[in-house]
Amino acid sequence: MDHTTCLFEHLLGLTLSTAHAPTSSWLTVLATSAVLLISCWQWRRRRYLQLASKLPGPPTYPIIGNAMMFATRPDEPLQICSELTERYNRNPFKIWIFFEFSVVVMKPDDVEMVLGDTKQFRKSIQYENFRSLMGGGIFTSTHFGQWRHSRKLMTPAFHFTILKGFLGVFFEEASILADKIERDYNGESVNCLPLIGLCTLDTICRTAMGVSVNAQNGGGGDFVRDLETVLQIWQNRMAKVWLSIPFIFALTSMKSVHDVAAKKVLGFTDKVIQKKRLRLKQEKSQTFVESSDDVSDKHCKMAFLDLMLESGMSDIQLRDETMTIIIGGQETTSTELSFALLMLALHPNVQEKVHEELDAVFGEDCRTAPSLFELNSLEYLERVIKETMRLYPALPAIGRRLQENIHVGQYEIPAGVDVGIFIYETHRDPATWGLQPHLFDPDNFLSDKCRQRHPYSYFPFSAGLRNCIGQKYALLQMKSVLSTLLRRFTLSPGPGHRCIEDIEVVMNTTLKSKKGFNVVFELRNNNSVQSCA
Ligand code: HEM
Repeated sequence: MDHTTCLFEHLLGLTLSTAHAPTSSWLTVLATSAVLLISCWQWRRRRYLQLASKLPGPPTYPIIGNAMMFATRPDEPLQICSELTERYNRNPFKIWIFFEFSVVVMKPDDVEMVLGDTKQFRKSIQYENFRSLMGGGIFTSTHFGQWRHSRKLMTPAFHFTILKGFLGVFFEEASILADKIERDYNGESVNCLPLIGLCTLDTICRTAMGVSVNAQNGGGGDFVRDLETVLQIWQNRMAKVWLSIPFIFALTSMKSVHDVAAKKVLGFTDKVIQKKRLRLKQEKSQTFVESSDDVSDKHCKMAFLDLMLESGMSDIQLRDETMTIIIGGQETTSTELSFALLMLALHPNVQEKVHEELDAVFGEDCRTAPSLFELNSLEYLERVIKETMRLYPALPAIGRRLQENIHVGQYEIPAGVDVGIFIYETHRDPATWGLQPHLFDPDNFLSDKCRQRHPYSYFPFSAGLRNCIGQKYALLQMKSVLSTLLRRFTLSPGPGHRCIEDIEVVMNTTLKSKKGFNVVFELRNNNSVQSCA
């Protein structure tokens, strides 16, 4: 008997037994009505249930489906899905949460059926959490026309000519990070994620809003703290599936903490937008006088917000898109940078090649900002970054709510179902990446090898219509930060990891290493900042 039928009969059984209770007749009426209602509902969903019954999936409990599996291991949704991937031999499988099922796919052909289909534009229910800060911005948007309009307005802001103007900011912030490591941690082990997180936060605030929150030097105050609070609560809601139900979340104390923090973060962004609008107006009427209250970053005159300000977007749209860029561009890059440093620390032969490449491009100079040409010439470093994103994609899974039925392999999945695209496992498929797909090998990204692969076998920035708008930005920033650090330091692994097999991953807003990112930084050839000035 399939699990759907089990669920159905359990529901009926439960209600019927109540109906048999020797109580007054209104109870019988109530029970009979409930049976009828459930029967009608199940009858109307019969096609949905029939298609579900054909898909493999773990055994379910009545009513709650597979929710217990996630509730008992709240820190391990990724591990659970990886175990199921292996159990079902990389074929699509279903997961029941209460009365709805989702399907997880990871084979390149199956991924293509979803991401390659422009009709499957809508994101899955989990993205609703993000609306408290991103509103209807392009990451969360569910309305095709609105999304296309905003994406069209925003795309020119991510052109290379604009990104080139950010190189100075990328380098300045990376240098602050390198100075701090040299001053406070030279020769010591440090968990580099928090340090890098502040660096990417400063960078994204400067390039998105043109405002320096100065988090690396202890600035940013409420904005940084409140943003952190909201992200932490989002993470909690994602890990504990029941908290993603608004009614249940509203019963917890987390809801009010979340709402207060989110309101303050949005208030900060609103203020920046108002000041920028005023400044623009004054500049146009030539009445602008610089004041101490001026929010603009002197070194980043053309932030994304400045570019979007004249696009005709309303203040709410501007706020949604600015927050979308900040959230989309901060955690993701800090996660990938931290994994890249850990990979380099664990693979001295790879690190040596990176050093050779940097020395060939920059010589002994470690104080000058790299040009776009120099960053583009760092081909080996780029392969290191790509390989890091293969093994540790910052967003290990993404989701779509199907707008039309699709076929994946021998299965039909009905419209309305959420499909999880399990990037993490696509990137570790032995059919694509060989018998030891968990090993770190930047040569996986030699151009000959890339050409031979399925186009949907590697997509850390997603693929298709709703791919990452910030991917060029991210690659440039990551190259800038890694080259700045590696021009100055040699890395070795800190406590917790002696080899790649020691790394255990966990979902915490983005993918993270369970034991942290402990790395020992040592100045190269005993160079001090003074000697390489
Ligand atoms: C290594 C860093 C990054 C990774 C791994 C990454 C990954 C992704 C992925 C997988 C998606 C698709 C999400 C989905 O389909 O649900 C996405 C979308 C997006 N990303 Fe990134 N991202 C990175 C950096 C950035 C940066 C730096 C920015 C902005 C400056 C950014 C802005 C966005 C936006 C706005 C979207 C939504 C696009 C749309 O739906 O039209 N990302 N990113």
